[in-house]
Amino acid sequence: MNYVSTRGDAPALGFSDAVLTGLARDGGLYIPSEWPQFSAAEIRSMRGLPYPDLAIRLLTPFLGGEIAAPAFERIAREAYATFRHEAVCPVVQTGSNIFVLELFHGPTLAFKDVAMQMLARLMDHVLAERGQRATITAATSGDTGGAAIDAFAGRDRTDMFVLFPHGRVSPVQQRQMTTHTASNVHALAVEGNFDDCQGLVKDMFNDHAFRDRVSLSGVNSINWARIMAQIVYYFSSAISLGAPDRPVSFTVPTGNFGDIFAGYAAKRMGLPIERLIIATNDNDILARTLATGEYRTTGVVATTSPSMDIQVSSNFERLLFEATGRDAGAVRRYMAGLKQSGAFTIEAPALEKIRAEFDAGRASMAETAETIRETLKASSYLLDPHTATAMHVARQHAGDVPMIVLSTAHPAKFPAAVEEACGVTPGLPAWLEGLMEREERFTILPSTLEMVEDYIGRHARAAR
Ligand SMILES: Cc1ncc(COP(=O)(O)O)c(C=O)c1O
Ligand SMILES: N[C@@H](CCOP(=O)(O)O)C(=O)O
Repeated sequence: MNYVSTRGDAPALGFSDAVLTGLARDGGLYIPSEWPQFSAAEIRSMRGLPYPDLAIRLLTPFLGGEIAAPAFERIAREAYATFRHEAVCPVVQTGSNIFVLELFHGPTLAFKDVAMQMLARLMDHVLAERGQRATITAATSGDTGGAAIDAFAGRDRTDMFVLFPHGRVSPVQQRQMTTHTASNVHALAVEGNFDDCQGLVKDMFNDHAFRDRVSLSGVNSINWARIMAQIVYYFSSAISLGAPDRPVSFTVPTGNFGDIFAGYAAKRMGLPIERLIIATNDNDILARTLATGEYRTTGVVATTSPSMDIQVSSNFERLLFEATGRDAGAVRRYMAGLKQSGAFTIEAPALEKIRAEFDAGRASMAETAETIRETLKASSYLLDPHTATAMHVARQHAGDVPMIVLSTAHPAKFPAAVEEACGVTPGLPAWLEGLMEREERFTILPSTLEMVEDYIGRHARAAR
């Protein structure tokens, strides 16, 4: 198993190099050269497996033999032992044929923990085997940063630099990033929005001299291992509802397109998924793209689901690669258009392929609040605002096939928005008690590559 760049101008890599490399040197994203296949009989035989065992079974083909089986088994078991629910990612029914896949039982209460706890251990393992260090960056609209800091804090081989948009994350999200005491983590409040932070991370990767000097790596969903780990819960939830003998659909609250791309990958691997439904908030670039074929960025607007306040949706590039029949030239043209004019138009055959798998819908802030209120009243179930955007969209697509809504965050991460919607203030779980009183430690930086590289260059232990 090799990994190829969506832009076709970077060398194909094995699994360990792809994980350490993050963004390909040509600016593209790594994707497996082929999709591992699981037959219906094989999927049936996965029923009843504990979550770590399912992860081991599904993900081993992606490793290309590079991580020894006992090491990967240890990594998977340790990663999911950090979750506070025995099932790791349980499924709860909240309506007629509507189910919620709870992805928020990890240490930082967001779905990012599912992949990040595995990725940190994988990276540590590879770096230790090679006797290397790495400088890790992450851009965050709120959740990736906290999950990355929790997973990497105190790890000796890595320094972690998280770029978050100053004043645009929830107070709980901010404190999860700024109150850690480990000396290898750095929270950087960038004067800009999430797209600016993600742009800075990509610019650092594209500055090859800097990238090599600090041994740069990234743990956003540009990193293949993030997507890979997220594939598992599509299988676990679908199997729990009868797959492969009963197909299911998924609605996914979407920003950077990583989570739903993992669903697409699960389908390519043999999981019978009827529809994949993209749910957006007012930052609805993906819903507009599916409707018109034109991917056009507009300004980011702040919403009550801040983690989805994204316009440049990084992983859409992986889908374009797939939909064009893996035509790296076409992807390069689209991405050049995006860079030059903030827009590109998807050609008809590729658009048709995308529409054959995906639907999309949007929830305004008022619709999101109404969904929180109404779900609490009808089902005694409290949604966070991100999950509520997806629930709103899911209901418009509900039918005979079970609909699984991905619940990407615990409501306690967004208490103000939840309280305003329904009058209930969700409290933090016991292990996060006192979070809001802890001392904060972060550095405010302007949104310039020069200043961010200067800061990282001075603080990264891997810098040469
Ligand atoms: C709570 C929450 N929901 C949904 C999303 C969107 O996920 P993705 O960026 O993988 O599309 C994010 C951020 O990524 C998030 O933090
Ligand atoms: N919503 C994310 C944005 C970054 O997404 P990623 O999946 O590419 O890391 C966040 O909460 O930071």
